[in-house]
Amino acid sequence: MSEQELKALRVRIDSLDEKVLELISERARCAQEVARVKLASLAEGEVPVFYRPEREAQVLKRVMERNKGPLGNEEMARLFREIMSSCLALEQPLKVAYLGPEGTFTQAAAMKHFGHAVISKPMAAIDEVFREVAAGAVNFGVVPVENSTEGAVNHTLDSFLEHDMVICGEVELRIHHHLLVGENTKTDSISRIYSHAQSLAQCRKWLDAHYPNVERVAVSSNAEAAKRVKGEWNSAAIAGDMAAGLYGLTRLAEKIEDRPDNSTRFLMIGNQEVPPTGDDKTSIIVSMSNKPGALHELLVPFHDNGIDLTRIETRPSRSGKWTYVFFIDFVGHHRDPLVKGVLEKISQEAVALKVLGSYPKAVL
Ligand SMILES: C=C(O[C@@H]1C=C(C(=O)O)C=C[C@H]1O)C(=O)O
Repeated sequence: MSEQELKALRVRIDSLDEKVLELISERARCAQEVARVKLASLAEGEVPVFYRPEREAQVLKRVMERNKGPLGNEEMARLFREIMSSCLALEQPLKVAYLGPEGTFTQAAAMKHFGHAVISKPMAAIDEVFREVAAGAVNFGVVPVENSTEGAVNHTLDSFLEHDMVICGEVELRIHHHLLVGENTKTDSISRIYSHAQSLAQCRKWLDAHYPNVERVAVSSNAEAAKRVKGEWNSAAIAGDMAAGLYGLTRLAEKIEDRPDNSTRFLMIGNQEVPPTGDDKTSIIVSMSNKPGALHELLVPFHDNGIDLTRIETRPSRSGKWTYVFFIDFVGHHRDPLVKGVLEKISQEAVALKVLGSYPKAVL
């Protein structure tokens, strides 16, 4: 390509950037107008709701449907995710608590869902994320709920039994683990590998094959593992890209998770009910009396109405020995007439039924 051609293309890019800049600014001014209208239409004593997850899901879906390339749908939606995040911050900067410290996959999930224009607050434990939301110190919390290799995150499920929370969104993240070492690590004398218990389990086969005799130490998070390794010469950590970058560690081995499709699903928790988008999921907790056929009775109404269950998990109820609660996710919104009917039917048979929330299916 000649210098001349290159120059002409750059002139074209500069002029396109000016248009993109003006259009983004116009969009941001529109969002400010939306905020003005929302405030003006408030009833006496009503609190304004600036963040609308159902609307954001629709915006992203539209972008993906209309995208003609060459950028892929996910890439284009990611760019619009950030534009929306900045526009919303003009209306109201969202405060989001997540399972920290900085550099965890939960932080990556929070950024994927809310974009980077939020004020994020790392918490030391899942239960603290719940408490921070309950106390009103933040607008939303982000917690892991299940992993495709290792199953349920029990701390999260148990926290739902203790706190009244509304689930207002979900996000899925592909989880790649690396074996990370610090500047001072003697790589031939590693005697300890730190990581979160879930991550150690997700890399069990790889560890058995490569470091069979090295001690595996479970710590509170992958980022915490990375932080410890920085100051030690005989240890390594299993963590992801964010933690590696944050703590300046290098990758001794990449993508060491046993399953290449290893993914984690995260939930956004808050106090805000989300209206239907037409493509939603609902999460409920149900406890049934301890009698034969109870689980069958619980599942029949879903089957009879053709409602798709996406997950069912059992946990001890914590209110009696050998009594259980079921965590169920299914497709649909609790305001859909069909779903309403199913929930009514279940509540007639159940000891207790709690709708944790209906929320748009993950778009990204
Ligand atoms: C602009 C609005 O407020 C927020 C910002 C949005 C955006 O930038 O597109 C979408 C939904 C809201 O979270 C709105 O409610 O439409």
